[in-house]
Amino acid sequence: AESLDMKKAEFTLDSVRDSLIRQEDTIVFCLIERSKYPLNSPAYNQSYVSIPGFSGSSLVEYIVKQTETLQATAGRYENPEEHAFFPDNLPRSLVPPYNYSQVLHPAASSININKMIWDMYYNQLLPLFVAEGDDGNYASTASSDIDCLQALSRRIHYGKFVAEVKFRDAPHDYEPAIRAKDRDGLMKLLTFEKVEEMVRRRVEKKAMVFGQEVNLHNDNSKGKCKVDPSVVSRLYVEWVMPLTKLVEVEYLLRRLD
Ligand SMILES: C=C(O[C@@H]1C=C(C(=O)O)C=C[C@H]1O)C(=O)O
Repeated sequence: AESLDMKKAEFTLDSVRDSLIRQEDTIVFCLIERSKYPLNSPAYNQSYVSIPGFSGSSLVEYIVKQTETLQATAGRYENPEEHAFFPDNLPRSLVPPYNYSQVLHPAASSININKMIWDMYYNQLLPLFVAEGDDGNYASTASSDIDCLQALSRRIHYGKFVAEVKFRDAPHDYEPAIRAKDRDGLMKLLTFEKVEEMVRRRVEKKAMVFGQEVNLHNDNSKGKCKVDPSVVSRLYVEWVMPLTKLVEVEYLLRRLD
């Protein structure tokens, strides 16, 4: 119980923001890894998969479903920070339970916007940062896609924790807007434009630093980045931050249930 209390004591807006900052590294590295491969469109085509017993629409979907099935048995989705892309009919965890600190309202578990994240990733983001072409690495490409999707999903759904900590810091500000189901009012209360601008500039810089060619001369800056920093900045401004805030609003609307 003591360590649980210690964990709770660390649950502050600063600790939540530190986690988001660390997750930026993960997201940028995942994008860099995915960009090693060209688009490899057969991985996304229904015509390419005719796997016995699988009725889904692509090799990527096949690999994601199989991966989630395996990870569900290993307990991954017992963690309130994790969300499956295909949560229906997942097998139960086969490992001993871990006592995750229950900081969220129970209604949190009903929020899963992975469908939106999936569509955004394939339809909007992917074409912006991978080269056209086909090199046959379909399974590796699909594995890289899952890594990106899981990192983005974890970051965006972390909005639940952000919202909880903001609510606890100012319940009297949030309660009237929650009772009135005032989405715009909640959005205004939880938005910090200065923080968002810092996030945008930082992820752009991380893409520049992590994606540079490393050599033993001093001309690192000349090389081209593995992932265009402006694409990472755009990813955050157009999708990651708005979707995180959508999760925040959805969570707050249920916070007094
Ligand atoms: C996550 C937060 O809430 C909002 C969402 C942000 C984001 O997704 O990065 C940044 C600032 C806020 O507008 C926060 O305040 O840190």
